Amino acid sequence: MIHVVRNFDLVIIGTGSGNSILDPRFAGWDVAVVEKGTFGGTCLNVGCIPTKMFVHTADVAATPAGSSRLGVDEHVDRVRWPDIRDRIFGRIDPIAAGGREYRVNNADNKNVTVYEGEGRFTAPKTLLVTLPDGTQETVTADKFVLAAGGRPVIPDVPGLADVGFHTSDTIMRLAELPRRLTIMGSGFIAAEFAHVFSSFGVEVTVVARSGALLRSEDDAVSARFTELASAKWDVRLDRKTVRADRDGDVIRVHLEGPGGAETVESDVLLVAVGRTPNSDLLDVTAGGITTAPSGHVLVDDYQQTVVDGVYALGDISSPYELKHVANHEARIVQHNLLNPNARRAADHRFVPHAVFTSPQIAAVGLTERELKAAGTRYVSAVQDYAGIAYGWAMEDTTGFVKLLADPGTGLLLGAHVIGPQASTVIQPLIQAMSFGLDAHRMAGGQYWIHPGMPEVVENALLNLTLD
Ligand SMILES: Cc1cc2nc3c(=O)[nH]c(=O)nc-3n(C[C@H](O)[C@H](O)[C@H](O)COP(=O)(O)OP(=O)(O)OC[C@H]3O[C@@H](n4cnc5c(N)ncnc54)[C@H](O)[C@@H]3O)c2cc1C
Ligand SMILES: NC(=O)c1ccc[n+]([C@@H]2O[C@H](COP(=O)([O-])OP(=O)(O)OC[C@H]3O[C@@H](n4cnc5c(N)ncnc54)[C@H](O)[C@@H]3O)[C@@H](O)[C@H]2O)c1
Repeated sequence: MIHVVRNFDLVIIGTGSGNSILDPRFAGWDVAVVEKGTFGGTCLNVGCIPTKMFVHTADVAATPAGSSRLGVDEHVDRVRWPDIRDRIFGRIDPIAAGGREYRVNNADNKNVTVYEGEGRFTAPKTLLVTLPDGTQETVTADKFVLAAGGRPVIPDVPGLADVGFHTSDTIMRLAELPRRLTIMGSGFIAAEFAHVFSSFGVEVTVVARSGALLRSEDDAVSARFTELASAKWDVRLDRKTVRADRDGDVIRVHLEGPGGAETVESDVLLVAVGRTPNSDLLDVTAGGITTAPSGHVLVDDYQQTVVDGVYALGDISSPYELKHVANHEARIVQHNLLNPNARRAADHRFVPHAVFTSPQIAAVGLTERELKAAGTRYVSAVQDYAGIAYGWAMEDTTGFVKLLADPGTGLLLGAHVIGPQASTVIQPLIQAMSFGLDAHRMAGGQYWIHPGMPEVVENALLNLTLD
């Protein structure tokens, strides 16, 4: 059989943020897009978007549990899991299918060839694509974009492979709601799915390797979240998972912890212990591309790898593993492909994140732990939601905003929020950091709507004692 080799101007691997690069300015380019999975990638199909649609639904389901302290007694009659699931994927799946249809068949994309298969480098700028029917073609190009993302890490626990566990890729499509769910892991995904499933009435056990949940947050936030989570879920800290097995419908996870050996039984097991970049499966080394020990493809300020003309973006190269970072990097790569003589650098100065659990968490900049380790001079201030009028309205007793600032300039070094709508409340602080607005000018130089939730930010800024 003849092995087809075809040369393009540009090859893009991955249709998450990579798919957003092509626009009418590339009409004169001969482009190949290679995608082995569902069009749209992680965020659309199995990440940000469906999880947040579940989280909002969970917030609604959890509301009655907190409303009686306001004098309103209400209860949840029923959680219709199939309807919840089908509403969400009934909306998402057609978007993914539409994205594919547009690239494959729309006249706008007559210069684009879509390879629905798995790519693997065999030499620099040479990609072998294996199609679902087993046939293989080689594509070459002067310019490549690696946007192949990452995948869940599966820890090496004896028996795990045989018990039938889920990852974030599969758990949202469960046929029915389990009675009991064990989550291995204590990061973003564990925190978000624990909230989703517990709000739907599932008994949730969280197994954490370390002594706190969301350990990479500022210590004050991680400690508060761990305390609140432990009151709602069965949280097992400092536990090593030594073995997993199945007894009929029951999955048993065997742990070792401070109290010795113990076993957790449940109907469904979710493994959420981090993600790893797909650089290995893409065999980027054969393409002459270098990686960090974490597996992330190494890029320069312009998102270019060590191979001239080969760019990378998003989870395959970014340790942030966040969609807004992947999108920013895609815009940078797009610009640099179109303007090779006036390239732009990516801006990773103030990358925020939010964890859509309950309560919500959001942060930007450095933690107090990082400032101490770096020996940076700083001041800090905390404002509880309980101390502002909207906090009284919500009867919130646990949320706060913590700010870290340079006492000399008043510039913010870090902002950490745990509480209602943290992902929204933090945005003016991200803006201040990005545009170099100091704390006192920010607090005093504008009106703050009274009695709005952002007053918690205004007061935190005013609480900072600057030189
Ligand atoms: C459960 C979950 C929730 C999340 N929630 C949020 C959130 O709320 N906010 C946020 O900012 N981020 C969130 N993220 C992270 C976010 O989804 C990612 O950072 C983002 O999707 C990365 O985009 P990407 O384009 O780099 O990769 P992806 O979107 O993963 O795209 C990579 C594509 O490449 C394809 N591919 C891989 N290897 C090959 C190959 N060899 N050949 C051909 N194709 C290949 C894959 O099939 C995939 O379609 C979440 C992630 C998860 C898992
Ligand atoms: N809201 C968001 O932006 C959002 C939501 C979900 C996921 N994400 C992205 O996806 C990435 C992956 O999420 P994640 O939650 O899988 O990873 P994570 O890196 O956030 O957390 C993984 C946690 O699992 C723990 N762990 C590792 N091995 C373990 C083991 N054997 N047993 C128990 N615990 C173990 C780690 O100590 C760590 O705390 C995140 O880092 C984030 O960038 C973002």
